[in-house]
Order: sequence, then structure tokens, then C-alpha cells
Amino acid sequence: MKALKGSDVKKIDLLCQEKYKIPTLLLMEHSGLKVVEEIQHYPGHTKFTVIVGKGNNGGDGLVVARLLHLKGFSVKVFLTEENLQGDAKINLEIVKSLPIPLFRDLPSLDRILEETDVIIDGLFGVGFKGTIGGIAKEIVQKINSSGKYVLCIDIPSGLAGDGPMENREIVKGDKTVTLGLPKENLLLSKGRVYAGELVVKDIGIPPELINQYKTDTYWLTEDIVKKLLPKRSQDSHKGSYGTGIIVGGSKGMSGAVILAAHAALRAGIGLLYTLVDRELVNTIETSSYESITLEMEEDLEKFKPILVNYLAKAQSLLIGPGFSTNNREELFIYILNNFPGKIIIDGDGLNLLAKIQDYSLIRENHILTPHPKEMSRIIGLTVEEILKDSINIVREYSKKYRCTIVLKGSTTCIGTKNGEVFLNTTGNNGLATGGSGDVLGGIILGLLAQGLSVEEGAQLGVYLHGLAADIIAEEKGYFSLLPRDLPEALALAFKKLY
Ligand SMILES: NC(=O)C1=CN([C@@H]2O[C@H](COP(=O)(O)OP(=O)(O)OC[C@H]3O[C@@H](n4cnc5c(N)ncnc54)[C@H](O)[C@@H]3O)[C@@H](O)[C@H]2O)[C@H](O)CC1
Ligand SMILES: [K+]
Repeated sequence: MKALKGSDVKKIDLLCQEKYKIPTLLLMEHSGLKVVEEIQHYPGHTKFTVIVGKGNNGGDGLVVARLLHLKGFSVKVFLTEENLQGDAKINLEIVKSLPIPLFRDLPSLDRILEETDVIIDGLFGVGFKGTIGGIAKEIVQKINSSGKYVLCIDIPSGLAGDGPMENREIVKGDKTVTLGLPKENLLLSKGRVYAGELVVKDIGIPPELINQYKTDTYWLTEDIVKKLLPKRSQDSHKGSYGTGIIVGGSKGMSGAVILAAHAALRAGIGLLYTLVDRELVNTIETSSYESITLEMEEDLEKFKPILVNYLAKAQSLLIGPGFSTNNREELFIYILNNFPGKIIIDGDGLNLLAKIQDYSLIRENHILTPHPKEMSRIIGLTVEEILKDSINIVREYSKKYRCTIVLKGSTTCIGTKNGEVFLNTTGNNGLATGGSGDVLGGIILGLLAQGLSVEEGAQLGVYLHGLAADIIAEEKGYFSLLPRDLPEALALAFKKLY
């Protein structure tokens, strides 16, 4: 699904009017209807307060107030500004003609909220810029401390549609009904906390307009990833599903390779090799029955001819899980320069890249899978700077290095060499355990071996990894989820998508 920046909304409104002859008043009416439709899912709630700001978000709020009144609910409107414009003004006139109580003085707000079941936030929408001050700031504080159910129209007030998310006053919603298409910031980790449950509602924008409208950010939804699933046929053999190699492991870190191996195998790979230090061979062999274990020679010069042979066998390679960064530079550089297929650089592979500081090693068919700390080591920005504006930072660096970057987090941002960013929101806090990333690397490795491009493998892999965690959590909760549980749950994740 396409994700919008704040500025896209005005452009879409204009296209609706000019090309499709749909006035914004109709879109506003539709928006109000869809918000009310959502409210009706909560039968216990009968008393509503709508907070109305000076823009069109307030206009939507006024439609909601009218429609709730028509349905017989008790509705109060708190108006922050008398002087509304355009469609919002029309809707204010209508509300004024009805017996809906209107309030304007701030001291009355506490009492009104006290008597309310649900607060509807129509203070600011995507037209909001900068930071909240003055009376608006006090209103947001009152909403947030009310303890009442808060439903945000389009976006929690104070959150911009896109761009850097500063620490500031923002409405904390229980649910956000976003209009037409989701806004970028609603999909990011921090924005999701403010939005609460996110619902996207169609407001009558013609599908032709949405299909033709170009965005460079997408929400990874089932309809996108379903198209990426590798095909399996009855008439096939292990050669049909590709070969992959995992290069990783070091003393005390064999688990990372085992997790990645299980994941690649459960992701449907035909044949899997692991390339590990001599002292790990036994451990890997006794834990991963389906993979073939290759031994790393210490003397790289002696090892090169053998290694070249190994590398020639595979279409995809994962380097980094538990690899260590001690004396690995030469081997790492040699593999990056001599493996022509698709490479996932994870964990210590990323740390080696940051240590070597030679980004010319990165190619179009490489995927980097950093968490924010690893990303920070590579690009030299702080973790805070990265998290404040992750979409644009991922976009900038995946374009700069001309590769795919998977910035892992509760929302994972996937950037491609062409500057597209895909946001993934499957997954849950059960994934916050060391080893989850190794599983992700393994899943992507398996998908790449089966013929997916780096862009496709990253998208489908990240989605499936989160979906597997969600499937487990549905049955067993989040607390005890372990990375080792994920490969097995992949079976159900695939089944859900096929
Ligand atoms: N196509 C659609 O999706 C439609 C969405 N609708 C709704 O319209 C809003 C956007 O409306 P807009 O009038 O552009 O902006 P806001 O309602 O967000 O109002 C902002 C308002 O506040 C002023 N402002 C901006 N920043 C600040 C600030 N820091 N402090 C104080 N005031 C600020 C600004 O000047 C505006 O006056 C969208 O979110 C939807 O809810 C349409 O109803 C239908 C089409
Ligand atoms: K709002």
C-alpha cells in the first residue's frame, strides 16, 4: 500500500477536484462517515467530545459531531477557533444550526472531558507543522491526561505526516482512523505508539487516482508480499530451489549460524552450506541435519582456491552471523569481491564494513541488515539522529551505496537502490532477543536462492519474519518467544500467504 507524506494530501485533494470533479466537501463528508463507522464498533460508548481545530481536520471533526448527533448520541464540540475557512466553515454553520453544545473556553474542557466516553481528536491533521504551543499544547495535555478513549482523525494531533519526529506534545490515541492512505509517520515505531490501533479508510478517492499517484514510500501489506512468494512445483528437485552459503560463527557464537541455517531451510532453500571455523564444525553438524558444513582454513592464501570452488556453488550468501571481527578483514573482502551472487551482510559483516570503511565493496545485489547501532557505525550518525528520521536516512544511504538496506526495528525500513522505502509492521516485542536477526538473515538467504531479487527477498523476508512471530504470539503470547521458535512458525506464515 502506498504511504503518503503530508504534502501529498493537498496534491490528491487538488487532483480529485480538477481531474475527477470531486469537491473536498464530499471527501470531508466521506471522512466523517468512515470515522463514525469505526466508532460504532464500541457499543458501550454513548457520550462524545469532538475537539475541533482550525483546519480541515477540524472540518472532519464537525462532520463526525453532526453524524453522531443524527444517530442520537450525546455530542459536545470544543472549538479552538471561531474563524474557520472553506469546507470546515460550512460544517461549522451546519453544526451551529443543530442543538449540539459548542464550547470555547479552556477551563470548561476538564469538566467536558470528565463527562465523556470517547474523545475525538480533530485538532490538527497533516497540515500541522513545527511544534505545538499555546492553547493547543494545553488541550493536548488535557486529552492525554483524561484517561478517556481517544480516537484520532487522520493522524494524532501534533504528529506531522512525514519528516523528523521531535520529542514534543502529541495526542496519544487509542485508535487512529487515517483517511485514504496511511501517512508515513503513522507507520514508524514512534508514530505507531501515538496512533494506537491504525485503521485505513477509503474516503472516495478514485482508485484510478491512487493507482497513478506516485509515492516513494510503501507500507508492506499482504497484497504486496503475496506477489513475491517463490513458486513451488510438483515436478521439482533440490536444484530447483537454489543453493546458499552461510559464512559465520566463531568461538561461542555457533548458535547464530544454526539459527540462520534453520531459517534458510524453512524458507524453502534447495541446498545449504555453512562455512565455519574448524572448531565449530562438529557443533554445526550435530545441530543442522539438512545443511552441509564446510571448514574454513586459517591460511587464506592456501584456502582461496578451495573457497572459490565453494562460492561457485551458490546463488546467495549470508556473511556475518556470529562471525567475529578479529582478523576477518581479508576473508571478508575476498568473499565480497569474489562472490558474484546476492549477498546479505549482517552482524559482524556490518561491523567489518564499518571497521574497513570501504563502501566501494557494496554492490547492487547486496543487502545490508543493520540495527540502528550498526547503521550508526556505518554512516556516522548517532542512533537518535537515525531514529528521528529513519525513512529519509534509509532512502539516502540505500541510494548512495546503490544497495538494499534493511534497518531493523519495531518498524523495519527497507530502502532500495532506486530510493523506494518499504515499511514493515509485522512482528512484536517477542522478537527483541539476540538471535532474531540471524533468523531474518537466514530467511532472506533462502528466498534469494530461490530466485527473488534483493529488493523482493528483503521485503518478503522481513514480512514473513514478523508474521511468524505474530503467529506464535497469538497462541503463546510475547514473553517466551525465542528466535529458535521462528523457523518452525515460518511454515504457518507461508501457509497464511499462499
Ligand atoms: N484527501 C484527504 O485525505 C482529505 C483529508 N482531509 C482532512 O484534512 C486534513 C488536512 O487539513 P488542513 O486544513 O490542510 O490542515 P489541518 O487540519 O491539519 O490544520 C492545520 C491548521 O493548523 C495550522 N497549523 C499548522 N501548524 C501549526 C502549529 N504548529 N501550531 C498551530 N497551528 C498550526 C495550519 O495553518 C492549519 O490552519 C487532513 O489531515 C484530513 O483530516 C479533508 O477533510 C478531506 C480530504
Ligand atoms: K487529528
